[in-house]
Amino acid sequence: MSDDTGDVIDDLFAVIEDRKANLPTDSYTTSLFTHEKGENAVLEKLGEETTELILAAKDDDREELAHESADIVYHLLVLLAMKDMDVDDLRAELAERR
Ligand SMILES: N=c1c2ncn([C@@H]3O[C@H](COP(=O)(O)OP(=O)(O)OP(=O)(O)O)[C@@H](O)[C@H]3O)c2ncn1[C@@H]1O[C@H](COP(=O)(O)O)[C@@H](O)[C@H]1O
Repeated sequence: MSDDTGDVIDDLFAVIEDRKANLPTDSYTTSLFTHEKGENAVLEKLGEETTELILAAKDDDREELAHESADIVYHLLVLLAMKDMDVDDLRAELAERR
């Protein structure tokens, strides 16, 4: 794996936290934080992306599987930020299971 993917999740979470703090316009992430549906907007997205992930898996479409996995991880990180959680909470939970 190349070095530029090493901290991609930390970097993405930092961008999400920045969007949450500053709410710039023309930002999809901002639109999730300010959506009239509240957290339901991101929850619905997670549901849709999970369905798409399942279909990609059933089709054995590895490229689509990677695409939908990335969509899910992004929306999951937005949800964690909405709940004032940190990506380290996810890491800690996974580490405890080792
Ligand atoms: N990783 C993501 C990311 N993943 C998914 N999405 C958005 O999530 C939405 C997914 O909804 P849809 O499934 O309806 O969109 P779609 O393109 O039809 O997707 P598929 O049906 O193909 O799965 C799209 O609008 C995507 O642009 C993302 N939007 C932003 N990011 C990251 O967040 C950063 C900040 O983005 P902004 O907040 O927009 O500046 C970006 O630089 C990226 O690094």
